[in-house]
Amino acid sequence: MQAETLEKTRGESMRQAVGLLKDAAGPDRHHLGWAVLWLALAAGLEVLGPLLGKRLIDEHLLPRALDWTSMALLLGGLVLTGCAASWLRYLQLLRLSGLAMRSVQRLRERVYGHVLRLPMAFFDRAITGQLVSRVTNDTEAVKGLYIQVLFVILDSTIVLTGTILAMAWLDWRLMSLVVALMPCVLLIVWLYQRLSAPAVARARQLRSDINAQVAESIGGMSVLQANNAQARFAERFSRTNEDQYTQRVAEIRANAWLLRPALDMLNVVLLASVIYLFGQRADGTVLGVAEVGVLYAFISYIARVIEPLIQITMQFSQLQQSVVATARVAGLLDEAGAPEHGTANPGDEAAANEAAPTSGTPAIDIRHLDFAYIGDRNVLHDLSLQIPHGAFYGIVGHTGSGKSTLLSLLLRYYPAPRGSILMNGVPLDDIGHDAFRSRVGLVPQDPFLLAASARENIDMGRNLPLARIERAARAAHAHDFIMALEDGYDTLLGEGGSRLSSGQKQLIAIARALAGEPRVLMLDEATSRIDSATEQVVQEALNELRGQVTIIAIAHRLSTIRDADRIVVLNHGRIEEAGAHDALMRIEGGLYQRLYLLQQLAA
Ligand SMILES: Nc1ncnc2c1ncn2[C@@H]1O[C@H](COP(=O)(O)OP(=O)(O)OP(=O)(O)O)[C@@H](O)[C@H]1O
Repeated sequence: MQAETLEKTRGESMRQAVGLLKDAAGPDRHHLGWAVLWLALAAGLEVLGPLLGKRLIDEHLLPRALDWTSMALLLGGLVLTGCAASWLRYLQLLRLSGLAMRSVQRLRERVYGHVLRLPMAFFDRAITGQLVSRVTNDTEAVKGLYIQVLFVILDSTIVLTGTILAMAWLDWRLMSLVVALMPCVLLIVWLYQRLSAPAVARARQLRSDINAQVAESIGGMSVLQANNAQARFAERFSRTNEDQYTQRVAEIRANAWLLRPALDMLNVVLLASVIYLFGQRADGTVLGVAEVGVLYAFISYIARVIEPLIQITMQFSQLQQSVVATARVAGLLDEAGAPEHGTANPGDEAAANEAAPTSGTPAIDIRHLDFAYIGDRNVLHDLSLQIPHGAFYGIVGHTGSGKSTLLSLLLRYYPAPRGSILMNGVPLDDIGHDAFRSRVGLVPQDPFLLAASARENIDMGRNLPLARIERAARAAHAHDFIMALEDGYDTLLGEGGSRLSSGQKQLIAIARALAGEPRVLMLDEATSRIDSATEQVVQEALNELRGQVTIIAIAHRLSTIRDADRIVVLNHGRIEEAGAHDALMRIEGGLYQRLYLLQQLAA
């Protein structure tokens, strides 16, 4: 039963891989036909060569029938078939490589594009290293499927069949001897794979461990150095590295001790057997009159039998690995993308203006919102809240009270129950993607800066005019420090904005959000990493936006939202208190009062 399931999975993977290959080949598919044709012709010519040699020896050299014209023709034919076969192989490789590379390029773009559209819930369980590997290494496996696997198998099969047919035509008894010894080649290669497979698999695993360790230590370098953990990390790395070396050596040993010597030995046995039988035949005792040309042709053919057999057998394990990698890519492509929004009536006039402010309706209307990440374990319970246009709302609460979850739902990172959140009276689900993203801006806790210029970091690929970028930077109080940089807006900020202070990074992130001219601005603990002076700058920036932009700010530092029109206090996913700072401070023993006093004490 289990084996049956396994077979089904393998069959399924194979179907997925072939489907993906066909899609990836796309408009270049006709090159595949040409490549197969060149390949078949080249293999045919390679089989023809020894036959011409045989005629030259048997009909001219041995009987000393020196007919120079036909000898020159045969010799020329021999050289020409060799050259033509090489030329055709070159053409075939060129077409095939081009096709394979373009397929990888197309597939990689498709996979990356798909990853960009996946819902945030997917990234909760995704492992970054694995995802990177899907987009880079696994897509590369498609190339392997074309070049290393499918064509090597096809090539070897054509050469092998042609060679056996030619041998049968020349002398079926000698051919039978060669064919009888062929299973030995399969046995040797099979044994080699059995012996080397564990080492190959382990070496692969260790290589990805090495990648993961390097990525982890570079990502956490500051923590690593602060804890003086360099020696421990170096030691762990060298252990993994040493293990990988040992496994690679085991694999090479299996090749050097078993595969090559055994195959060479078999080659010698085959040659000796053919020569022995041939010798008998030369005596006239077994096979009658000898033809030295047949011996020449057979010796040429023996190499052409063994090599394709090795290739075919070896490629099968490669095929399996490539199919598995391709199936992993297909699996990723099967992940459902983020839900389409607002596509019900694409031509609808209202859809174009969806979420545009209308007097009377709140900017954000949350109605009896319940939400659970997993099953029925709600993290938000019956939350109702109306936020008017242009208001500044603060959201506070203990760790784990549900602040970020609420923000994620408002940002549509996770789907809220239909109708539980409305923006300007329109359910969130009905607002088209572009309209929604252009109306909502986010300043995250981690500003996430690109290794690019200040301008590019604010623009974020939207091709905004410089005037708008500058306006946003001024509104975010970032303009002055940007201008003080050596190249102003064109100054490169370094990886992750390493040239800027935490506060400056945060101001760039605010400028980025404002450059989109949002109607709703959400801040997710945007002041948690900055000093009080920068916090004041942020506060000033927010105050200047009041009335024009609806602001929803999550803040652990209560001073950031002290001046908010209304502060919503969450407790275990419920609204515990709501009101302006002064009103909340008047609630004796209230949650906000306690939080605020605690922070005052700590300051
Ligand atoms: N992606 C997720 N998958 C499952 N559970 C989650 C996920 N994110 C948050 N939770 C759970 O939801 C609850 C609310 O978490 P949330 O991050 O919204 O709290 P928070 O108030 O923003 O906390 P903090 O102030 O520490 O950021 C927590 O119990 C948390 O464990």
